[in-house]
Amino acid sequence: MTKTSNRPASLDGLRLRIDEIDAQLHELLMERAQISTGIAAAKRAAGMDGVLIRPDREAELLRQLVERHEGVLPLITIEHIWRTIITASAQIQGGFRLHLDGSADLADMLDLARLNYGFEPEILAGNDAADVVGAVAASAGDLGLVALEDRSELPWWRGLSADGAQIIARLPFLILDGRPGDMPALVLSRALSEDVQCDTKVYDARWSGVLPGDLMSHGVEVISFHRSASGVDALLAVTAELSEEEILKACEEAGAEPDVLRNVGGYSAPIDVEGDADDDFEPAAAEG
Ligand SMILES: O=C(O)C(=O)C[C@]1(C(=O)O)C=C[C@@H](O)C=C1
Repeated sequence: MTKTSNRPASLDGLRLRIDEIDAQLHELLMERAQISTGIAAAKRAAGMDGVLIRPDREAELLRQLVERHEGVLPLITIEHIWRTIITASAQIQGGFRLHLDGSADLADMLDLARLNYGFEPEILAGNDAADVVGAVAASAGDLGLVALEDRSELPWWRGLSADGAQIIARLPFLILDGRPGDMPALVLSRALSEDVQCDTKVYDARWSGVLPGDLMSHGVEVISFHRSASGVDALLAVTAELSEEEILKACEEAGAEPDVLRNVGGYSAPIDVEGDADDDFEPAAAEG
């Protein structure tokens, strides 16, 4: 080792290197945006219209980033930068507006919206989740953000349908301790223009009686539920590999017998980056 090699790099030298890197990043971002116009043209040539986003592709891009990531830059920064880049690409392809669930905490909702979709999309506030479902269903290609509460005051998901609004993503996508923008939420849109490969399907399920405590151990996650005099409305998340028949069987084994089981969308399962997420949902405790 020479004497000079221990000296810290000069400030001027480091700033020159940052200038070079910024120029490369800028060039590449402009090139990426240009490619988005080609993607839009290819989609239109293939007859695709309406909702042009591909949540499964977005999930795959983020998964690759998580796998490659190392060093001092916080992963949340990478997630935010790429979500903003992807949204910019979607805006170039035709764009969308964001309808927010006004019944949720506004600051949390805005954090989630801006972290995942940047500042480009126009934001519109609905009164509640049902309003968001209606606004998305009536739009050409807008997205809706609905807060996901264990116990919901309204079974808003009854309004989801194959020809209206459906669930296309679950947020936050990266599960990280102490992350900002961590309010659990679902993303809604009209039917996507391409078949997406989601690993998790979501169902509107209804039955009379109570909510059994151990659906999770039968492979059925209750992501939200509503109790009424006539029984339980539940929003269930299940691996896409299970058929409806198998889901009904799993529910039955846990002590629930749905008389309604309707697919209302799906999503790519969030990535538990630190691998210690507590996903043991305990509805019995939540029933109070
Ligand atoms: O791959 C696509 O279909 C794109 O539109 C590109 C892109 C991206 O910027 O990477 C943008 C929006 C989609 O939701 C997914 C990915």
